[in-house]
Amino acid sequence: MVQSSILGFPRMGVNRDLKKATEAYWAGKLSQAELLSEAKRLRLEHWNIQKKAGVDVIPSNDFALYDQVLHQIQDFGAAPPRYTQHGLDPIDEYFAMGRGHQKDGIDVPSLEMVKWFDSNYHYVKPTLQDNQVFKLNSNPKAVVEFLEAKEAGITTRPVLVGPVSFLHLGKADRGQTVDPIDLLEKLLPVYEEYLVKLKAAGAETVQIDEPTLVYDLPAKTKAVFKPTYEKLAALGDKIPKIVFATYFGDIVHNIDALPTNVYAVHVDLVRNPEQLDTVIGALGEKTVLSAGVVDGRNIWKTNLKRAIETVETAVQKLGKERVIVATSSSLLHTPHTLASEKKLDPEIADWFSFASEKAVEVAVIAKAVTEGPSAVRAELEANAKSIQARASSKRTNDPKVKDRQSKITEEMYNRKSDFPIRIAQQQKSLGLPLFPTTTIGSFPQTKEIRVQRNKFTKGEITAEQYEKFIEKEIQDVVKIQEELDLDVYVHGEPERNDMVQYFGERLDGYAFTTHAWVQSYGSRCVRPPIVVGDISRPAPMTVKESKYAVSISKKPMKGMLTGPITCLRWSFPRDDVHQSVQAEQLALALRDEVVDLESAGVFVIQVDEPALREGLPLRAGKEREAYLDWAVKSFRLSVSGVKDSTQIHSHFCYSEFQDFFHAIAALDADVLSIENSKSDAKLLKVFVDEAYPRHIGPGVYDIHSPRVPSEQEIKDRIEEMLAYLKPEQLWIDPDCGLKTRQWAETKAALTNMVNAAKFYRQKYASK
Ligand SMILES: CN1c2c(nc(N)[nH]c2=O)NC[C@@H]1CNc1ccc(C(=O)N[C@@H](CCC(=O)N[C@@H](CCC(=O)N[C@@H](CCC(=O)O)C(=O)O)C(=O)O)C(=O)O)cc1
Ligand SMILES: N[C@@H](CCS)C(=O)O
Ligand SMILES: [Zn+2]
Repeated sequence: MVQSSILGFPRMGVNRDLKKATEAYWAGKLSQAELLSEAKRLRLEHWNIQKKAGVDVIPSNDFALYDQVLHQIQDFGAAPPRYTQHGLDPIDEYFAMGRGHQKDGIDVPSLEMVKWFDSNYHYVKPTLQDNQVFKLNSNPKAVVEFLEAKEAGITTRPVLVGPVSFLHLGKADRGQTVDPIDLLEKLLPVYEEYLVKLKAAGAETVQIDEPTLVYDLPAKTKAVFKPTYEKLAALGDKIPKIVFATYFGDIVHNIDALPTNVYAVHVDLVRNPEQLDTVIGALGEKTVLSAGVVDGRNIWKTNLKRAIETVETAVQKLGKERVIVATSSSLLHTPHTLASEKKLDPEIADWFSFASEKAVEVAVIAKAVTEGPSAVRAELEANAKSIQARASSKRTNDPKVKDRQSKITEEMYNRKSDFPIRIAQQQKSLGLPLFPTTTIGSFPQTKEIRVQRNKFTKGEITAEQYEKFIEKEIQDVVKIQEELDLDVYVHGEPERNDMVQYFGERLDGYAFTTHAWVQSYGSRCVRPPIVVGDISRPAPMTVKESKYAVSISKKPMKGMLTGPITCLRWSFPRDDVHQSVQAEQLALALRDEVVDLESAGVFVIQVDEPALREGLPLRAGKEREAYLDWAVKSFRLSVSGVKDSTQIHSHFCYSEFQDFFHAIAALDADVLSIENSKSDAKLLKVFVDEAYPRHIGPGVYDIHSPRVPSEQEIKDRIEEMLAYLKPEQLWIDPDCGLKTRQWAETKAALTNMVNAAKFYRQKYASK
């Protein structure tokens, strides 16, 4: 029989219950016991959804209170000493690593958090010491959760991030020099002990995620896969059978590193169906293939006929007992259930499948292959009808958009003059001081803002009342920026629910949801809008608020837009049209918005592109260059309609540009604001090496944590930056928007930031 399986399920719950519980715990409104009991309730609910859907292999330990990698850091005794030295309760120590801790005389920032491969999910980076010691927690999480499921009558397959990926995705702590992969010898005994415990608890199989195998790996890292899994295999029946899982790419280039002595190998056949033959050819004699045919990264209904054909190809070669039907990756990246969407147009809703519906899909595919299509005839017929309806729908096609795309000219990609001419004009008209201070756009999205927006959405207040409320919010943030003495103001983005969803809701060609939340990091979620057809802008989207903000400000006010690549990457894109086409449509819509902002008197405009890097194909080569080509062109198309004197900013929440610096330079933005508060200032060296002439604001403090940085800390950071950047190039700003922060900490942090900037302004003025 062909089994069905899921690699991981979203953990927030149908109503973002986990978010609510963790935030209440942090606010002291929920006890730890209540938090843990809510987490347990959610796990049980999610296992039951999968069981009811008919899934044979259900994962456990895919749940996390904040992040699954962070749980493993703690389970392996790999929390850096600055967290363990305070004797915090384990759960609080865990959250301290995730989000920092500034309470009861303890002041420790969070660990670095970065994107999980090319997704919009963030994981906490294992941060390792030269003399790192690993020690397994006496009650490791995967064992606890396996037993919890067992007690509820559900046999699960625990999930662990594998040893090679855990180390490869980690880094040496500040001041340490260890290459994480060199710690493998020390780490492996902990995995062995963990697996023995899982087997003792009754786990027959375990899913070990080694997604780093899809990357281009250093030879040293690639070489350790086989010996690592040989060592584990040598434990024989003492440990569960290993499902070695890869996803988000193909493993053909690393096929010689694929272990042959594991029970099963999982591959992503949604992204890379062409790898099937090579992978089958490289499997061990008895190894099972876990065929990832249901997309874990998007929300389109699976084409069941096509998925069944793929699985049958594998069955023909391996036999039914050696094939498992699976999701391509964890379903963490998809919303909980389509059933919550009461407002979607039924025609469009019929094209979608969220996590709970995907659970049914894997079960149906497995049944079709095991028992033959007639066993699921009704499901297959309904599916074929939906797929056909979407393919032939008029709603996906807009000739006016296509016509405009065909008329794009070369000059539409270029600003009128080069940077030296532009910056001279901008300096003249904006009159900014040395080390200008600014923020990245959003100010705290307070409970009051969310409540008012919710009332407006439900029709409990009128558009006029909501508009007045937003104007008052803008007035308040302008006043606060005056008091803080910032140099370039922002309007604070109070009218926006999210920097992508807000635009999706205002563009034709998009559908948007009411409950389709996806975890982004920790307790934070996003509701990606869905690109269903050709995109265009029916009306200005941000001009009213920016124009109002300009009218009440004595200093330059930045207009704030989300760039075409970020709009695309943080939406669920279409899968029937190349992403470059969708990005170009977005760029044209944004181009009109940029020009309209300028006409409304907004002469500093920031077009955020934080997702540019995340969209990079995971491996270097032709595909990456092709992506960068259309991504850069989309950005340039969106901003190049303005005069030289209008200053274009862009923002990225990271600072690792080494592998695609040419693209960052090619954006030709006048000012870049980037993350640099948690990464090493050495990363700025690339701007020196490449003689980058334009302006840069490397974020001087971390906005993901409620912790307030001291003035001295910020000065130290600026000093480090000045080793790489010229004073006349340097802007002073936080490393991202402030929407997740409270006002008290925001004002305190910005006061320290402005003072630090003034210190350097004075110092350099006298030079
Ligand atoms: C910059 N980042 C972003 C990413 N992706 C995006 N799509 N957007 C981003 O900003 N990726 C990388 C990073 C990740 N960072 C973040 C930062 C912050 C959040 C966040 O704050 N998310 C919010 C939800 C935002 C939102 O859509 N809010 C809506 C709905 C608010 C709500 O919950 N309303 C209540 C009713 C009101 C009440 O009583 O409180 C309800 O619906 O029940 C809005 O403001 O209208 C979060 O809370 O998680 C995400 C990623
Ligand atoms: N302008 C946005 C950028 C976040 S990446 C903000 O400030 O929230
Ligand atoms: Zn950002």
